[in-house]
Amino acid sequence: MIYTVTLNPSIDYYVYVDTFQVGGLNRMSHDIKYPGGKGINVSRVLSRIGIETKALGFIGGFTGRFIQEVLTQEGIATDFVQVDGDTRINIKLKTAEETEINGAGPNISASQLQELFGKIEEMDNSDTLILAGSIPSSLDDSLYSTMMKRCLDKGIRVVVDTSGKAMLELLRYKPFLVKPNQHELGEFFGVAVNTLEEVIQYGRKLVERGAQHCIVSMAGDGAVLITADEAYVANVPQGKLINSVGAGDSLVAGFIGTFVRTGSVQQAFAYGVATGSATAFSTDLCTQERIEELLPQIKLTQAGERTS
Ligand SMILES: Nc1ncnc2c1ncn2[C@@H]1O[C@H](COP(=O)(O)OP(=O)(O)OP(=O)(O)O)[C@@H](O)[C@H]1O
Ligand SMILES: O=P(O)(O)OC[C@@]1(O)O[C@H](CO)[C@@H](O)[C@@H]1O
Repeated sequence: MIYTVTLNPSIDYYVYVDTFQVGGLNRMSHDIKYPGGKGINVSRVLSRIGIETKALGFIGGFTGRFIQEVLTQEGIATDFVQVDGDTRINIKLKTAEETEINGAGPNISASQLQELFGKIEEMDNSDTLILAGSIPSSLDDSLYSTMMKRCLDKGIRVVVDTSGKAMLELLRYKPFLVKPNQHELGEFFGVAVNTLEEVIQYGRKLVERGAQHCIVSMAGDGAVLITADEAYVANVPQGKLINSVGAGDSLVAGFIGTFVRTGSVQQAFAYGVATGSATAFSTDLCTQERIEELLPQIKLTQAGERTS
């Protein structure tokens, strides 16, 4: 089973305003609400490509009920821990540019956290656990480390997608996959990563520190896969960018879902990139049909041999 953990889910509230004026009264042309949070997005895409998944994490209040309701309608298994406050609402403001305002999220108590740990205790080495998204401020920054240590001991395959310097600390627990975008990769090391050579150079550092696979996503410029022995660069297909929110999560879902199905890292990478782009070219997350339409356009190129 592929489990996702979303510590701080959200309703993603898409607000479309034709001409946005700061300080003025703006009227929406239309609005849409989707269940959000990185792990939940991964589960929604896994389910769309026919891979069994269960979404874990914390939800609460009327917003939490909305998320539960949509996931149930979509046939996605869930086992959320209920919290007292309302799950956050993240605003995705669509004007000429895309602006995001993410909420802080409700408090999580020690006993609610223990309840989540109890669910991880029931997993075994046939399972994959995807830890994706920010850690809410009421929880310790080292929470993913604690979870990953337990997973390493139990032989659970872990994928981790989070930002911030704490990420480097997680690598010692040998995650199966890490997926920073180009900007986040630079942030880990306090540098700007601009060129493909720099992406490969810094991506390799994540692998040297313990990641088994590292995918660096570069939005419309494609993605790079780095393993201990190889590096591959993928292009992106032709299409019109509609919504980049969740594109990275879709890449993760496409990669891990295909790896579990085929055992091929290269096939998984190509499918992952097609999945990310299929979401970037859609209003909501992608469909399997759209992914498979785009897949033939993805070409992998092996990057140069290691020089050091
Ligand atoms: N403009 C685009 N055109 C084509 N494909 C895109 C575009 N933007 C994103 N993608 C696809 O989605 C993948 C992930 O995108 P990106 O690098 O923006 O991830 P991210 O920053 O983690 O996204 P998010 O946090 O919004 O989910 C890319 O590797 C690519 O396959
Ligand atoms: O605040 P976090 O946890 O870093 O990110 C949350 C979020 O922006 O990420 C997803 C897209 O990747 C959205 O569904 C959601 O609103």
